[in-house]
Amino acid sequence: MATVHKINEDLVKERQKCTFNVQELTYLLDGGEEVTKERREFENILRNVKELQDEVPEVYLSHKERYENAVRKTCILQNVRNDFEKKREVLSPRNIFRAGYAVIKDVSPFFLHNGMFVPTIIGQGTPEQQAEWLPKAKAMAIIGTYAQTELGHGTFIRGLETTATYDAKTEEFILNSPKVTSYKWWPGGLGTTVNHCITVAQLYINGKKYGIHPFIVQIRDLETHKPLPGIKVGEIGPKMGFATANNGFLGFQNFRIPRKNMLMKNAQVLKDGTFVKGMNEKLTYGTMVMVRVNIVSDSAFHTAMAATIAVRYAAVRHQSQLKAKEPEVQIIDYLTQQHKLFIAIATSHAFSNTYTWLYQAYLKVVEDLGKQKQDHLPELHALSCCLKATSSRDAGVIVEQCRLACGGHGYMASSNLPIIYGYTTAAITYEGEHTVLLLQTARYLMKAWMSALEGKVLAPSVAYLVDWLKSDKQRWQNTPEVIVKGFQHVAAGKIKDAFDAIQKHVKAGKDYEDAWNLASVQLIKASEAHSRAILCDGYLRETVRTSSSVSPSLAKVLNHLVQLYIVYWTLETAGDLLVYSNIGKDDIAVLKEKYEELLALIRPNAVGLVDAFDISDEILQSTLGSYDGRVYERLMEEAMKSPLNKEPVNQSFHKYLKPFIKKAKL
Ligand SMILES: CCCCC/C=C/C(=O)SCCNC(=O)CCNC(=O)[C@H](O)C(C)(C)COP(=O)(O)OP(=O)(O)OC[C@H]1O[C@@H](n2cnc3c(N)ncnc32)[C@H](O)[C@@H]1OP(=O)(O)O
Ligand SMILES: Cc1cc2nc3c(=O)[nH]c(=O)nc-3n(C[C@H](O)[C@H](O)[C@H](O)COP(=O)(O)OP(=O)(O)OC[C@H]3O[C@@H](n4cnc5c(N)ncnc54)[C@H](O)[C@@H]3O)c2cc1C
Repeated sequence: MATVHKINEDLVKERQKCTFNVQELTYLLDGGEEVTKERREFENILRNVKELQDEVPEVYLSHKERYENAVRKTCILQNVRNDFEKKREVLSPRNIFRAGYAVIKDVSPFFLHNGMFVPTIIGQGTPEQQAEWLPKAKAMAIIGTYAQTELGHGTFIRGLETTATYDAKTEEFILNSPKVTSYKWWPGGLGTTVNHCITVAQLYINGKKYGIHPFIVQIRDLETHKPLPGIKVGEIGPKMGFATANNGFLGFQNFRIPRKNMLMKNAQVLKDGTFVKGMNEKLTYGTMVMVRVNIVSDSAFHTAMAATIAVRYAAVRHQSQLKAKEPEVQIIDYLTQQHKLFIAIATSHAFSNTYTWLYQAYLKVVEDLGKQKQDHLPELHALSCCLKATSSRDAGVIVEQCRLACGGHGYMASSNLPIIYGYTTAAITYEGEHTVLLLQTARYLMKAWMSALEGKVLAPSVAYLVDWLKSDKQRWQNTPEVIVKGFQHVAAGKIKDAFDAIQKHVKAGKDYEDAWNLASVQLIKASEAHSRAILCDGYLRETVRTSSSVSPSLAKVLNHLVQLYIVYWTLETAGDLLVYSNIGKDDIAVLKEKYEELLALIRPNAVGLVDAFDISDEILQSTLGSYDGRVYERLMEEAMKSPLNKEPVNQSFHKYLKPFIKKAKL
């Protein structure tokens, strides 16, 4: 029988202080009581699968063993999920994402199958193509990934070099990787796991290039798993994180696939080689838009994980005295610690709220596209780019801040913070590199600014530019609503400055592209300011909306958090607000005090707030962040699992140290 341990006394006291119903907040964050129940039920089933328990912690396994263990456990997870979904409802993607952590400490080698392979068949395939591949892919009779990036090109996808040349005689495409730089490089699961992939390649018909398109390609034999003739495939080797994601490379040599394997929901190639253009060639990039939206939700979860670990640890950890003769203080009582940690909680809420409305906007665009309407696509692209960029970057900064807030113990692999960081920092690059995505949004902002100057009606997310042009600089007040307006004024001011900078360079005789490059630091700053205004505005709106449907005690805490987020960013960007809004020095002094007040108001609820994220110990996998707070005992227990502690004297002593010491003796 498993031993039941006492909960750390500090955590018991913290939980008694909490002023709101933790369960109510969990339901709210999950999107309803039913979702929470479903999630807990599934996590509970996983908890009791003996084969999912690791005898040796993953960190002590070799690269190869770690991968093999990850495949073993992912297969079990998939089977458990299938059984669950046969009896109950289909699990929500967010609940599956969370549960994955209970099984694999790092990234699953099947990550790209569910994350991009299946969605691309749905988003880019015709009904016939979906009928052919979706059932097999969903049942995992075929396992796939998304192979777009090459050694030579990741960002500039129009520059991809893999070719798909149509042969009308045989009604096939011939895939080739002409140079080493044409090799696909990075796709998750490609290394040794998948047997299929979506390959993005340059289409050629009768010697003419038709741009990049997605193709379904079987790369391994379904029985032997050996690469098919004409395929060169393998794993790219260890990285900073993503240890079990099995990222791979792939090259083609005259590899033939049938015509029906080009995903043809948008553009088509007819039997005789006629190319039929789609409604908009950028629809080929559709899966990336969906994943960018989802990254906002991933960022919310990673921030919640780090906050849970660091807040619980800060409640348990005592270090130094505030006053002589008094006991050492819980480190959570240092204001600087609260400054590091409470923003982590608020940021997770900000991202969850943002994801809620952004996902709805995404669904609306998908619905419209089905009716051949694409009016809202540019706005969605601009929003998904800057919000992916900002949420992943903020999450990276916050996870690292939480790690540092745990002092030396945060550096232990067993705290799980290094692995969470490895994940979050990868998201800053994948699915569109940070700067590149900010510049995509900037492109949209420049057009929006021009439209605003021309007096046109703007899309909702940039409508604030019109207000700003009308000189709608209302008198400053230190209220969340007016501060959000202030952020919009900063964004509008920076957008105008970047626009003017481009114009200045053009007037001085530069090409528009060179002028763009010369103004690009200002452009990314404008894009960042726009993201912050969107995040603060959306978070505030969603909080006001939900506050009316929750208990007054919870509404109060949610209000403290959103205010903290807004005031934190006001103080972080005070210089910009002083330049571009009506805020005064005195207001900043008032807001500094307000910020300290908010930290004090949140302090009694800090542990309750992270408990409400409801991240089980099995998912958190952290010696510092477990629910019972047995930090020191767990650190010691984990240390004892080191293979170096399994024998009193390691053989290296006899082999190397002993002769070395003998020789060194005076
Ligand atoms: C489950 C999670 C797994 C995570 C693991 C990771 C997976 C991956 O990383 S998969 C690979 C992801 N790769 C990328 O994200 C590549 C990033 N690059 C791009 O997306 C594009 O190259 C680009 C957008 C940076 C540029 O594309 P390009 O074709 O060169 O476009 P232009 O610059 O000429 O024109 C831009 C024009 O097109 C509009 N646009 C661009 N993308 C989209 C889109 N997705 N949807 C709608 N519209 C789009 C853009 O707004 C411009 O419009 P105009 O200003 O009106 O010209
Ligand atoms: C962990 C991980 C998993 C991945 N998984 C997949 C996957 O499953 N499938 C897949 O296809 N790909 C995958 N990728 C690849 C990923 O999508 C690319 O690495 C990413 O899009 C960035 O492209 P790049 O590597 O070519 O960077 P580069 O574009 O070479 O970036 C290098 C630098 O150049 C700058 N730069 C580039 N272009 C511009 C510009 N126009 N203006 C200003 N600055 C610019 C960037 O800002 C950056 O500072 C993965 C990557 C990682 C790290």
